[in-house]
Amino acid sequence: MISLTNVTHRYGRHVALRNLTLDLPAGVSGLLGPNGAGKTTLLRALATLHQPQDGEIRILGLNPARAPERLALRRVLGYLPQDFTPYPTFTAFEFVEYIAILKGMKRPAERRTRVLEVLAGVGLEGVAHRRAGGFSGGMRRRLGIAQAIVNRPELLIVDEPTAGLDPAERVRFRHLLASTEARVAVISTHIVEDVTAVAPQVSVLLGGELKYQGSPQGLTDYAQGRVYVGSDLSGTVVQLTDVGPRVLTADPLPGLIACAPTVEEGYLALAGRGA
Ligand SMILES: Nc1ncnc2c1ncn2[C@@H]1O[C@H](COP(=O)(O)OP(=O)(O)OP(=O)(O)O)[C@@H](O)[C@H]1O
Repeated sequence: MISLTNVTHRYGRHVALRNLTLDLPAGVSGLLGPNGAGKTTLLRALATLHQPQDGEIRILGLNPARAPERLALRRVLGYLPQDFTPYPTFTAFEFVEYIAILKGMKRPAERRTRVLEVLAGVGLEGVAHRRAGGFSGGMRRRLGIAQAIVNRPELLIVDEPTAGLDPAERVRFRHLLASTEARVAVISTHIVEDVTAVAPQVSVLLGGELKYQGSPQGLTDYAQGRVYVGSDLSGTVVQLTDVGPRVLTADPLPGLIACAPTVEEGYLALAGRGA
């Protein structure tokens, strides 16, 4: 569905994506990585907003480097940027309808029904006619999700969709994503739990390079034999438990009984925070 071959993206001298080769299958894929790993740079390339200097990208069989194919991709794209800000004087309804019009949804009655449907899907039906300028950060984020899915996109790219959402809204978002009609969806996040809940496939970027691709569960291997409970252990405390701190250590500690790692601990071990 999406394939990248030797993709390199630079900002001046800074290399944000380095020789990245990656295939993403149909369905939902998660993208994890610490700050500055290159996630937004990759998603912006997939959303056809910029062209990497080297390498090739194919999305749904189309090449975003060619203008007509880029246009064809934009017609089927739903995109939530990391820094999404709606026009403050537009109501939630007006803003999502405006995006729907830009996406070519021509029939007014059908379009309005769909706008109300997506606003209800993100829990904003009660404030549909309030100006977005007065929305909280979480409400703005939900409005961003609504505008990304209003056109039933075949290609859905969402950058940190759950940033600032409360736990109930995060769960609602997972249900929404699980029911997406998109042929391919890519979601970037820092919240490992969000990815494991919605994405059968996850990729981890570090310093612009692909460090892992596979199931979320497969990430646990990186922390295998490195998670213990005990206050006298040196390492990263990942959780406080009734019987002492749960610690991710740099190396296995022979003689001690290790705990089964979580996906988050696997990710932390891979990202180097456990060392
Ligand atoms: N417009 C830009 N000009 C110069 N450098 C940039 C620009 N955008 C991003 N970078 C740099 O490229 C690297 C990758 O940034 P990017 O925003 O893609 O990372 P990210 O994984 O999305 O990070 P975060 O999780 O903090 O959003 C970082 O080192 C960043 O400082």
